[in-house]
Amino acid sequence: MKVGYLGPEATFTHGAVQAFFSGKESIPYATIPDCMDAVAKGEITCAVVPLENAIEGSVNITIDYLVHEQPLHIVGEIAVPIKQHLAVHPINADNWRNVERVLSHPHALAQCHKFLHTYVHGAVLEQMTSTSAGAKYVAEHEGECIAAVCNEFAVEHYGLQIVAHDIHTYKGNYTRFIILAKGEEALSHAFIPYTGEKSTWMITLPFNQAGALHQVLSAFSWRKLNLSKIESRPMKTGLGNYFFLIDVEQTWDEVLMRGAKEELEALGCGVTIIGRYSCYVLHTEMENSPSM
Ligand SMILES: O=C(O)C(=O)Cc1ccccc1
Repeated sequence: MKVGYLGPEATFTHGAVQAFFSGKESIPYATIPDCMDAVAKGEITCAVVPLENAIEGSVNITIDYLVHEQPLHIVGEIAVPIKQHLAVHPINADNWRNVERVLSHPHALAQCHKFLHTYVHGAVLEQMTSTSAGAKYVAEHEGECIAAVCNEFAVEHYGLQIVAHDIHTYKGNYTRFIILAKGEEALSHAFIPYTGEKSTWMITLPFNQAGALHQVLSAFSWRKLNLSKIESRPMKTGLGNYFFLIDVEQTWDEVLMRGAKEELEALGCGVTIIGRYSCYVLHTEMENSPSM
C-alpha cells in the first residue's frame, strides 16, 4: 500500500500519515491536486489531505478539486491537534524580531495572525503550499532574515530553531484530514481513538426555487439525522449558483439515508454521497501508533 500526502516531508499531513499508516510507504506531493491526481492515476492507493481547520475553516482547494475535478471517495477522517511555532535558521535565532518575511501555508499564517501582527509587525507573510515547504525554504536560505510557521516535526527535520512556541491564536486548534481513495470501502484503525461514523453529501439545489434549502434540511431533520457541517461553495457556473456539502454524523442507515437521498432527488436536487467513513482523532501533536 502506498499513501500520498501533501508534502514536502514533515507537514502536519505527513504527521497524520505516520500515525495512521505507520509502516506503510508514504510519498509526498507538492500540492493537494497532485495528491488527488496520483490516486486517480493509480500511483498510490490513497491520499491524505487537509479538509478543514477549527480556526480557519475549510481548505477550499480540497473541496473544489474533489467536487469539480477529481471525484474520489472519502474513506476515513483523522482529526489532529495543531500547534504552530515560529522557527528560523539557527544563525538567525537572536535576530528573529527583525525577520522580513514569514513563510507558511495560508491557514497556518491565519491561525497565528495575532502573534505575527504583534511581534513581527511589518514582516511580509508569504504563502507557501504547506508549512514544511516554508520550513524547507528557510533552512535552505540561511542568508535571508526569514522565518517559518510550522510544527516541531519540520523544525527537527529541516534543522531549524524555534524562537516562539505555540503561536496559534486560539487553543483547541484541530485540523480534519481526509483519506481519499478510488474505491468506496472505508478504512479502520485498531489503535487510534475512534470518534464515530460520518457520511459526506454533495447536494445541488433545483434552480431558483424558494425554500429549497429549507426542504433539504427538513429531509434530514425529520429523520433525526444529525448534521455536523453544512458548507456552501460556488458551482463556478455563475454568480449565485452554489452546491452544498453536508456531513451527517451517524452510522450509515440504509433505510433512513436512502430515504433521505430519494426525497432530495424527488425535490429536484442532485445528490452525490462522497463517502461513508470512520473518524479518528490523534491526541498528541504527532502520535505514533502500531500499524493498522
Ligand atoms: O501545511 C501543512 O503542514 C499541512 O499539512 C496543511 C495544514 C496547514 C495548516 C494547518 C494544518 C494543516
